[in-house]
Amino acid sequence: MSMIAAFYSNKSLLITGATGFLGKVLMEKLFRTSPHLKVIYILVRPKSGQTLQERVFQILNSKLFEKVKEVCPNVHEKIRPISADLNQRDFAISKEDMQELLSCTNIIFHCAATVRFDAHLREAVQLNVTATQQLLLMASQMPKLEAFIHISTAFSNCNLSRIDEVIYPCPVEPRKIIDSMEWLDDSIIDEITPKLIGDRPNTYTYTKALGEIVVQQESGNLNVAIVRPSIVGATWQEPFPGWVDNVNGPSGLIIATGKGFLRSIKATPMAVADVIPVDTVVNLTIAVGWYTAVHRPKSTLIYHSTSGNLNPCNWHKMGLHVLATMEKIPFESAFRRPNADFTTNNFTTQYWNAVSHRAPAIIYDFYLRLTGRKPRMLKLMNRLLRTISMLEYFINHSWEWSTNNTEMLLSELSPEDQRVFNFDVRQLNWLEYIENYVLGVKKYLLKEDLAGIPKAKQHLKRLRNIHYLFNTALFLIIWRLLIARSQIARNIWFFIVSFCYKFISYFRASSTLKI
Ligand SMILES: CCCCCCCCCCCCCCCCCCCCCCCC(=O)SCCNC(=O)CCNC(=O)[C@H](O)C(C)(C)COP(=O)(O)OP(=O)(O)OC[C@H]1O[C@@H](n2cnc3c(N)ncnc32)[C@H](O)[C@@H]1OP(=O)(O)O
Ligand SMILES: NC(=O)C1=CN([C@@H]2O[C@H](COP(=O)(O)OP(=O)(O)OC[C@H]3O[C@@H](n4cnc5c(N)ncnc54)[C@H](OP(=O)(O)O)[C@@H]3O)[C@@H](O)[C@H]2O)C=CC1
Repeated sequence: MSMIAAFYSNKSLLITGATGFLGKVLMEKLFRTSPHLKVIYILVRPKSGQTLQERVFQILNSKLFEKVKEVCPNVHEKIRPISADLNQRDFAISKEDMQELLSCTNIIFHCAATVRFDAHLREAVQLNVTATQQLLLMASQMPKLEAFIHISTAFSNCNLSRIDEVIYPCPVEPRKIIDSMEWLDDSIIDEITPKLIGDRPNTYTYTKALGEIVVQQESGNLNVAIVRPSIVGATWQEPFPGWVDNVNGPSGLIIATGKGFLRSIKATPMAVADVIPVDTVVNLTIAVGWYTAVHRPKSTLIYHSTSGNLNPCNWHKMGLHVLATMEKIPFESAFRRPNADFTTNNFTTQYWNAVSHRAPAIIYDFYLRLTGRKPRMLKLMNRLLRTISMLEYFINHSWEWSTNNTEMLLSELSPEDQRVFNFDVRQLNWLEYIENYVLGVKKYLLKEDLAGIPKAKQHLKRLRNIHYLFNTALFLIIWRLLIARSQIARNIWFFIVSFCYKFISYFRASSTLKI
């Protein structure tokens, strides 16, 4: 029997960000392995015209939860959505709900965050720092609370190249930042943002670092731990391989590559691609919840959920695996054939952006105009290139993360827990993982049917022929223009033609002799 699963039985858990990518997989695993847990409170905001109940219904009826419903048929009774907005004072939670949360919660998993790289500093501070501070305040009023687990990111200190499982200070105290956001207006915040984030690439990583300091400073007597995942990817094993439901991180790039929009990217091929499967992060998080509650470590422990130092894979290898899979399992209606060229400097990047991305988009838009349709490809391409430019930082740097606490925790687990809550990334086979990832993107994100693969292959063949035809035509046109204007080109042309003529005549003559 799994000790960890038994620990969660009869417990009341509170999860923020449960409707997000990581939160859903966390809930799924908790229900599947501990069907006797009492309740999971989730803080949810009504969104896109959906009520809380409709949002929960949608999650429970998704493919991700199919196995849970077999093990825990009354799962819908065990999820208690609480209307909350983490951007509001007291999270805009009703008095009755707050009372219930304060008196019943045993474990908190704080996953909610804004993960946008372009978030305005005020918005990022509000959700990633102030809301964390408020949640800790709430937690301090919970008499039954056993552990508070905060999800951060391995990139919160991406300004360093070697990162240990410790909290690093920031020049300006988080409390001062929180205060200043109350009275500074947007234009001043815009001006000071570059100075505050310093050598970090965006407000996201900066505010996640501040959030960690808040956890350390304001946790009082609580049992607190921080999990720091790197680039979270599709599921590796559970509940089934390849599940993913948003375009963040690698998933969007896989789509852009498979559909033939993105054919080259500025990347350091030998840099480590620190992708970590979402189920590995979730297994570690659940184990951390158990360990923190039961062993009550004296200080706040940080756990890195990364792959680079135990089972490294670089971008070059990842790109090859992705392309090889796309040969076997192509995406439907691709714009161009998938390709993955890595450029290493700004000049070649700009060149390929013009030749390989914008020029085909302009030609396609011209074709759309000719056929009476609205041009849209260049606009789409420009948006994609803007997105890529924001991700580039992470594909052009390498980091070394120590994983002592994560390895220590693995060694503390019973063999059964190591199996049920496997977070040993050394067992990951990258080729197999990426194959399932690409397949998962096709099935769960693009909602493409596997029956369409032969047609997709046919379409790629057609694109290849168009490519060859286009290149040949372009070559002939350029050559014709050159011949018309340059004596040297004419001389070369006559030399080639007479050479070919002599070559053919020689073979004709020698074959006649043999007869
Ligand atoms: C040719 C070379 C091919 C390369 C090799 C082959 C493939 C290799 C596969 C593996 C590649 C893996 C690359 C990984 C790159 C590493 C990046 C991630 C680094 C994360 C580090 C930190 C981790 C964390 O802690 S946080 C979680 C990660 N957070 C995010 O990823 C959020 C990033 N996104 C944003 O902040 C926004 O989306 C933004 C600002 C980029 C764009 O915002 P905007 O308001 O303009 O619009 P959106 O509506 O959000 O999206 C616009 C448009 O872009 C598409 N899109 C969004 N995200 C991605 C993406 N990651 N890749 C590609 N496309 C993306 C989105 O679908 C929209 O498309 P439309 O058609 O315009 O609707
Ligand atoms: N994905 C990744 O690559 C990585 C993620 N992480 C960390 O993991 C955690 C989860 O990330 P991930 O699941 O990918 O992110 P998602 O963007 O998928 O999920 C974010 C969650 O936060 C919720 N949320 C956002 N704003 C509010 C608000 N004002 N009130 C209530 N809830 C809100 C969202 O709710 P709603 O559905 O209503 O929008 C959603 O449930 C984050 O802390 C992130 O920093 C760390 C490293 C990498």
